[in-house]
Amino acid sequence: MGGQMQQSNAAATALYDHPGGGTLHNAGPASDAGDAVMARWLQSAGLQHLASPLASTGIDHRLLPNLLMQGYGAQSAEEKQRLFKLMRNLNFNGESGSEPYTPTAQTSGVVASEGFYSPEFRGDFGAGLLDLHAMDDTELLSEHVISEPFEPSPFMPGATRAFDNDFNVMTSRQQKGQTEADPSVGFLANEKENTKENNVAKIKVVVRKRPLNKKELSRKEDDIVTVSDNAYLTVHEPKLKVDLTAYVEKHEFCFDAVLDEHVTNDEVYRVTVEPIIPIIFQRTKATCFAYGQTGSGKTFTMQPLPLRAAEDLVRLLHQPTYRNQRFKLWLSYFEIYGGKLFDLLSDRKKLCMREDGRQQVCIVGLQEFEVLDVQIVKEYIERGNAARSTGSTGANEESSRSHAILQLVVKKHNEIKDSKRNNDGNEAKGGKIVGKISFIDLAGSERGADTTDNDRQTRIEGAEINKSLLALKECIRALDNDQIHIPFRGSKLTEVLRDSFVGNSRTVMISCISPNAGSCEHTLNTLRYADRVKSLSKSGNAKKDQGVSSLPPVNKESSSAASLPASVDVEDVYEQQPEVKLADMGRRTADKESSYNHAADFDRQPSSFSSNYPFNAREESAVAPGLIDRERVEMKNTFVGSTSQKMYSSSYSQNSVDTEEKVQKVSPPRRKVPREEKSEKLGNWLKKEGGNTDMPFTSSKQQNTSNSNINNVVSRQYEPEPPNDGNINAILEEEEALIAAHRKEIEDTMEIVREEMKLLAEVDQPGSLIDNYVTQLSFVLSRKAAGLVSLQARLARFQHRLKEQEILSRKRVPR
Ligand SMILES: Nc1ncnc2c1ncn2[C@@H]1O[C@H](COP(=O)(O)OP(=O)(O)OP(=O)(O)O)[C@@H](O)[C@H]1O
Repeated sequence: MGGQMQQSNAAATALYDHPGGGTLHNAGPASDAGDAVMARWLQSAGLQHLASPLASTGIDHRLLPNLLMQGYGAQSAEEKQRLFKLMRNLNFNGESGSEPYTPTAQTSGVVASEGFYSPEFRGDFGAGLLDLHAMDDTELLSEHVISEPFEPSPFMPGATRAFDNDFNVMTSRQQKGQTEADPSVGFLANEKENTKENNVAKIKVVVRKRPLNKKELSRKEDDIVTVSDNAYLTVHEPKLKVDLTAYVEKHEFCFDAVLDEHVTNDEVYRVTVEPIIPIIFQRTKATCFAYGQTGSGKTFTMQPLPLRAAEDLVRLLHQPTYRNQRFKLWLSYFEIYGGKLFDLLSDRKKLCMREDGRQQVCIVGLQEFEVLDVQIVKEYIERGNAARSTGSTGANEESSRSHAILQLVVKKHNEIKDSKRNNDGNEAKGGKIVGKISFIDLAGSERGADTTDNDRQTRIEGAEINKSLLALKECIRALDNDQIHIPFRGSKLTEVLRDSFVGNSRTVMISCISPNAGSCEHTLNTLRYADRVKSLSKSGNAKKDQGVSSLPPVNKESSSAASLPASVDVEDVYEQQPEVKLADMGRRTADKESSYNHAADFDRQPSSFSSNYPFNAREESAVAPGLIDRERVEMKNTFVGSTSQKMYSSSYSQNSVDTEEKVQKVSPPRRKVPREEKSEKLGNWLKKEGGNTDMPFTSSKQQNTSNSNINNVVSRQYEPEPPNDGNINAILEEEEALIAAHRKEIEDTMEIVREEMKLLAEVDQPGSLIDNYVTQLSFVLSRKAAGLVSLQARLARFQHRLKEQEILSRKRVPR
């Protein structure tokens, strides 16, 4: 400390000698008062040892930056951070009420015009320390920060701009490289970076329309979905009046982004996940999920996303700031099937979910793999996909029956604590979670209602899926309303995602829709669900109020995950899960799994897809002759940056005069539905088996959403709960209990058998007492019988419950 004081005095001396030759401030009452305030500020920042010399020289806070000069004042990294934090408060937040600071000749070497601090300082502290407002003093990372020669900082204006609008579409990934190399960094850019986090919408709802597939084309099905301005979507629902007159009902929707059939998976990534990647390093827990009916393209959409995300995360991890802080990326992949968790990367091992004392969800036994290179991620995703529960549906030969969750977690590892090697030579588990992103490929949304032709097992599956989708929506609702209580216990899915719903979270929902007329009802249900989720989003409302598409033109400065976020701080949470180094294991499986079915999806390019899904340019109409005199209209697709041909029937509005008048101008989700009508609809829905997985009611949201909160409240009254939710819950619980009881029974039986063997051994001994033997055997057998009877009773009860459930299901579904 003595040495430090000496240096502080040196700083004071330096500061005292103003370039102009005099002191900066006259000593006097005012300056005394200022000194006292200054001293208090420094004291509050734990820098009182810097205060005394300053006070004696009548220095004011404007010269604080000088203390950052090498050799003066604050010496340790921690001190510099504290000082910086203080200065930021004083100079940038206007708390001091002082005039803006004008660099003097003396300080000009230190204060960059934009950046404020020297490269040397930036090199020391890098990205991790910039958002000091967001950090407690206890989170300062001084000990771990290794001083390095100045590295070109990633906080260049270009990189910052990339996030001004998180829907920006990056046209060239090379741009990232260019921006990364740009050393013309401004420290103030970090201010933008800090606010950038808030620019990424908390909830984003994106719709993706897939092209017509071969089957639909061969059936000459119509494409009834048109997309415009990358944000608007119209479903042209073919309908028949009672007098069999055909007409088309138009349903219009507006979302944060609508991606048509020409949009590639790459572009999907840029619109949805890429903007979130940098803020993963800012304690963000992000969730990206796909929703939609079976065969609508959820898996196709979701599968490439983790790979791309891993690519960007790994690239960021290689930035010196994170490398120096021992940040690592971990991957896990599991599924929720029938309310149970299975590890997709560990032979479908059944997993348990527990909460630790800090209410952190911990999936016991889940294997995590360190991601050292991106190629291995692909292999693991393929391996996990192959292990997923799938089955065949009418719409999709390989339909997902489970929710698959792939998590990429950035952890900060402490060298001493976490680098112990375990027996396998793998790095031991541990590390503080910095942020994570979960990718969820949900089971087909219509499964809850898809019960007519299915057995009980499928119905239970469907109801479970139904329940989790509703629970998910509830959590998103609560999340967006900043509610303290998030109903994550509503389902296993939301329970697992619990930590994605608290704190700094981001949610992206990609609603996948099929364009064919036959899927119209499901498509509308999916869009209504998405509409409901969107209406929960404050940002969504704000966007809608502006009434313009949120998508910028394609050539706008692209969004880039290349820039590093401003702040890095870590949660004080340790996960204690087994982790295996990916490099050690991943390669071994690569060859074996190269033939997995989903592998092709990764590399499928839109061009190859187009050949599978030729453009539907048919002239005939399935609705009514002459009704759909389809014209292929050139529509400018600003999103993909080219003019793309789309199946859009201008004749819907122009050529079908006799039918047009019958078309509802306002789609159900957008009109105000009278209370009675809603009740009626709800009643009708409840009569159906399981309703529909999608929001089965007509949204009460109006075009003008300024009072959307009120609407939310109103519509919530009518929001149906899954009708057989309680039953399903109870059945799942009883099932668990039965299996547990059976296990216990086996253990007890084995114990009893051991006792019987002992009895036999004793009775065989010469001179043994037969009375003893008889009494004890009688006792043991009674226990054995009681155990069996109890298990049988439980089994009978469960069988009864299953029967009941089946009867109920049959009643609900008129066959
Ligand atoms: N946008 C798209 N471009 C090209 N092909 C697509 C697109 N969307 C879906 N497909 C193809 O459609 C088929 C069904 O897609 P996918 O398996 O992703 O549906 P899903 O919604 O995951 O279904 P399920 O819920 O039954 O699992 C796949 O063969 C897939 O390759």
